[in-house]
Amino acid sequence: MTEQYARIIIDISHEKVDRTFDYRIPERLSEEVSVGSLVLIPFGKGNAMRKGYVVGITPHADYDKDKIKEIAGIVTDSVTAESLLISLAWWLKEQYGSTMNQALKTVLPVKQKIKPKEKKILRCLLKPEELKKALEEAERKNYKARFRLFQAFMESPMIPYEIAVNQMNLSSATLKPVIEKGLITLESEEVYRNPITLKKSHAQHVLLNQEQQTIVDAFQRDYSENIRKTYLIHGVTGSGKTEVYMELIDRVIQEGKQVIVLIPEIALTYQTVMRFYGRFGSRVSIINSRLSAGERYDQFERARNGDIDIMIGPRSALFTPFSRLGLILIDEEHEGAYKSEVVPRYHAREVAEKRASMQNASLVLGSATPSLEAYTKALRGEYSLFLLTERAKKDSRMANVWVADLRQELKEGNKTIFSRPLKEKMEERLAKKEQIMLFINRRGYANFVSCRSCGDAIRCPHCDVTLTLHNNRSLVCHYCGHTIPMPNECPSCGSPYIANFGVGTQKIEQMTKKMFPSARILRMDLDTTKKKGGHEEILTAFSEGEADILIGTQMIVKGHDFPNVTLVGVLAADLSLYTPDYRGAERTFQLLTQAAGRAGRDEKPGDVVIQTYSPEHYAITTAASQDYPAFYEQEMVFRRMMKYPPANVLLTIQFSSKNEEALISASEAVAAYVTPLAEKEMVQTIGPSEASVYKINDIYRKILYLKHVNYDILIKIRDQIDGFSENRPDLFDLVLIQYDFS
Ligand SMILES: Nc1ncnc2c1ncn2[C@@H]1O[C@H](COP(=O)(O)OP(=O)(O)OP(=O)(O)O)[C@@H](O)[C@H]1O
Ligand SMILES: [Zn+2]
Ligand SMILES: [Zn+2]
Repeated sequence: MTEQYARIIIDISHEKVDRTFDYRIPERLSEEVSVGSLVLIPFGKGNAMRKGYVVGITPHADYDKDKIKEIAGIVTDSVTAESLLISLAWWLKEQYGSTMNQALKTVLPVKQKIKPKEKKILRCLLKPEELKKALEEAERKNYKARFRLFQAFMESPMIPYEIAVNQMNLSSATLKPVIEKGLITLESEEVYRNPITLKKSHAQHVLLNQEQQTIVDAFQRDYSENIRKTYLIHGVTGSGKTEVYMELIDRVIQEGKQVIVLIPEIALTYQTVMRFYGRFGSRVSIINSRLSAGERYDQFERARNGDIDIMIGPRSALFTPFSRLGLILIDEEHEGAYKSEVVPRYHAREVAEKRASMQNASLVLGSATPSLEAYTKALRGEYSLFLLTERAKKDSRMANVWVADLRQELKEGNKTIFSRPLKEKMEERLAKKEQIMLFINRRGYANFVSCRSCGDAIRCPHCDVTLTLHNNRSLVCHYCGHTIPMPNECPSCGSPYIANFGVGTQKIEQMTKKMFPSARILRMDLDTTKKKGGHEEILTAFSEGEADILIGTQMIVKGHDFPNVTLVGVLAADLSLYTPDYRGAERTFQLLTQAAGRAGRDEKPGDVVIQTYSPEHYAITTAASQDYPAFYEQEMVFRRMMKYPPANVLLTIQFSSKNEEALISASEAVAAYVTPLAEKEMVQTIGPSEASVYKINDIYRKILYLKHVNYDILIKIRDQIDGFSENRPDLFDLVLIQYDFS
């Protein structure tokens, strides 16, 4: 039998946490020692026994085989959630480039000495028919808040107090009389934690349709045969993905296993949360960014103690300390928010794959617009692909999509932001008292220049991304640094109508008021949602029919179900098309598809009008025909040609410093150092060039890109750069280097 060695980190309070030590695995332990094991090892000169975490197993030790020591024993019950997470941290460090401390902070919630807040829940004491009566009465008397409360109880017999107050905007003035009348009770956490005292949920179960059932059956078959893999559910908007998730979860928790459900923060609305509560009761916990570190810690404690089986939350829920993990689900798998913006810059999808494999769990990804990464893997057979092609709700159909050419509108003298088809349809809806959503897909920063006559945006000839306007004078490429002066007329058609593009939601609100003076308008953007609960307040008001038109950024397109919305207008689809990075078309397709998914979700048929200066762009045409495979084909041609992900792996190396000179010399030194290595490995290098925002808070930033098909080669080069920079403090003392793989 070949020898096996374990890579071990000595307990994590030790300062040498950034390196591993190799130990031989004695034959008697060969079955038991695995990644994530907590073991006892002789350490140091005196060979004192220390605890260590196994983070890897290898047939080749990095140490003289004759001198290598042996693992002495295994700590009983050693594969705990904690030791697994520590191994996962090591993987994060190696994979994404960070210190072990940064990685540990990511996976282990910081213990804080905060007195845990008392958790309370509201419980409905009414029988279903009484509840229905109460709901009708609240409606008749126009008690809006009370109506909302009872409506929520229709879905779940209990509601966490925090959700009632912060997400449903119920005040104690509303709750107190209802409690005093004995219709509901307010209970403390002890009760909340005890599942036995809870009434069985009276949420209705839907009967799955054929397509949904096929997925559930296939998953069940695999699961019972102990086959664990990754599934991608490509389901159109409203196709009932959430219902499928709940069936899968049910199956897995019945085996005594635990489940992590990732949902982007923005889609983690109380409707979504209540659907899960309604079905699984108090075995569910939820974390979100509004929780304090202490509260988050508490929720993770409940998970560790086995008080819950299901954790729902954004990216960070991935590190829930479940030791019996059976399934990870990632909804809206394509969402940008799954990528961490702080070191280690991990992607939740990749970490989920790793964690699932460590704990023999399955992974399910779902989206109406899968990321190119996931879809590529599905086509290669690495993931199992399932389709949901139709809306699940009876009598609900996909919306009709119209494309309005803004160039033509301008030519024919229409200088407003509303194309004639959109205006016409809006008037129609307002007359019929149906609701409208106007959507502006502005992504914070999009300082590109385009032509209002022909629609062309000015692009870099080398990188095929839009150039960014600097000081109103020059146009710069943030991949390669290519710079041209700001032209006076359109390079394609000569029109003088060129300008940087970007209208705020506030401006749009004013223009909408002017055009439709009698319409009631709500606006949802960063400004209007800043205060706690602002988000839910606006959505609730809109769903209760307090406005005819909701104007907003991408916030409004996420997973909301408004049955009375029959028209969605996308005001300028080009805004996301021409962001200065290679994902512009993908993001546009996603946003348009999601926006279209908001219209006509009930029986009333829906229309979508997409206004654009580039009606022939494939991201627009394929979104209009709701043809994801066609979009994928065309976008992949571009990615392959330009060697962008997922055709290649892109390593972004960011240098930052307060000292501009130090920054320039360090980034150039790395570029010079890398060039021969890159040539040898056929790695393409680009830059260093200035970051899209060169200076933030007095810190300058430069970027160097490396592209190659093989991740491991780029990791090797990154490690060499790390070695190089460590040996040159003269160059790198004032400069921080960070890595980002995509
Ligand atoms: N089999 C079914 N029969 C009847 N209604 C269903 C069925 N499955 C789902 N629905 C209903 O259809 C609507 C959409 O379902 P769900 O929210 O699960 O879809 P989704 O794919 O997650 O939607 P999206 O991603 O667009 O938000 C919900 O109101 C849900 O209750
Ligand atoms: Zn032009
Ligand atoms: Zn360029």
